[in-house]
Amino acid sequence: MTLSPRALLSLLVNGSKAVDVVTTALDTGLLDALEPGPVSLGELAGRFGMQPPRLYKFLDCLESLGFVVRDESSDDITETTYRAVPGLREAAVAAVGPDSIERDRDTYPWRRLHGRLTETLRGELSLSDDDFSWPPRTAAQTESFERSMTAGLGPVLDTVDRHADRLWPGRRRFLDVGGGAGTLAAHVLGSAPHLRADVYNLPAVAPLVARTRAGCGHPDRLGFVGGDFFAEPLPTGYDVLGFVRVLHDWPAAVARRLVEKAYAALPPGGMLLICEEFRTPDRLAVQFFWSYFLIGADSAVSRLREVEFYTALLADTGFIGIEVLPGAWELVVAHKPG
Ligand SMILES: C[S@@+](CC[C@H](N)C(=O)[O-])C[C@H]1O[C@@H](n2cnc3c(N)ncnc32)[C@H](O)[C@@H]1O
Repeated sequence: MTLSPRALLSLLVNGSKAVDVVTTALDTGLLDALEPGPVSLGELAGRFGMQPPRLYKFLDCLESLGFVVRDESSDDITETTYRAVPGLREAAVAAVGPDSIERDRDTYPWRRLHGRLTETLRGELSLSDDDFSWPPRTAAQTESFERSMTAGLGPVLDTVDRHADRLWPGRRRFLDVGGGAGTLAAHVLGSAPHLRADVYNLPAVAPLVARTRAGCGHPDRLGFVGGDFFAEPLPTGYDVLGFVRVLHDWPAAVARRLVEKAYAALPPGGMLLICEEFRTPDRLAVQFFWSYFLIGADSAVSRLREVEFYTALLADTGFIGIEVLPGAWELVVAHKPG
């Protein structure tokens, strides 16, 4: 559904009410009934103890958001049938549920810029280092940033699970470069019994990886290598390297340097994985918070790029066998010639 600018703005101005509608639909169980649909208004009203004329208007709210499809074949509203668009319940849990990334993002001090974007755009107002610094400066910032990252890892975990049979057989050591608190590295060990995974990250992140290690099912196979990928070559001895949501943080020339470092560190036949917030309309929308908040922070580039940027960069660097594996977020795999 593509709305006109006027209609979209009307929804945005009423955004908190729209979230109230979705939250109510989720909490009451209406979404569970609507998703398998079609289900009639009369049936919904009976099942949930709601009044049909009121529920009709409530469902109009959901329809205006593009979340339900209505079939109204008679003037008796109780016969009107509805069905939710596929995936609505899961999306509602992700966006308004207790572990939603939006809730987590809302804890950042975005209000410093709110209503003051003109000054911010002119460079007269910026986030301070206490508000946000990139990379994080203090232990508290590191912890809160990596928690946000972990909260958004779901699509990446789904995609590596989906392709586990392609990725890990025959591989022995995986280095997750800029691997956050180690959630992904710990996760892949579950489907790769012969793999050892290390997280390469700034030394300040070590305690967070130690915590992940203590709580994971394979602590003996999860390690940490402290370092700064700008100050030194990437460690050797790994037959798989990964950059997950790392390269978009940097300008193109820096991303290129990091991919070149990965090429240099891999053995012949070694594999590089790249998973990113590739630029699509959906991901740009989900990234809205960071696009807004980081207007006030010049250190964080936050540059969503099309997947083709990465496939071309890999080819230029000398990688072969470059493939884009499908998934919630696509995974780019590439190999150093053997
Ligand atoms: C956007 S986060 C992504 C974290 C994780 N890969 C994920 O997707 O959840 C970028 C990561 O790069 C790490 N990082 C930033 N600068 C770094 C540097 N100079 N050397 C090593 N790691 C760095 C950060 O600490 C952080 O863990």
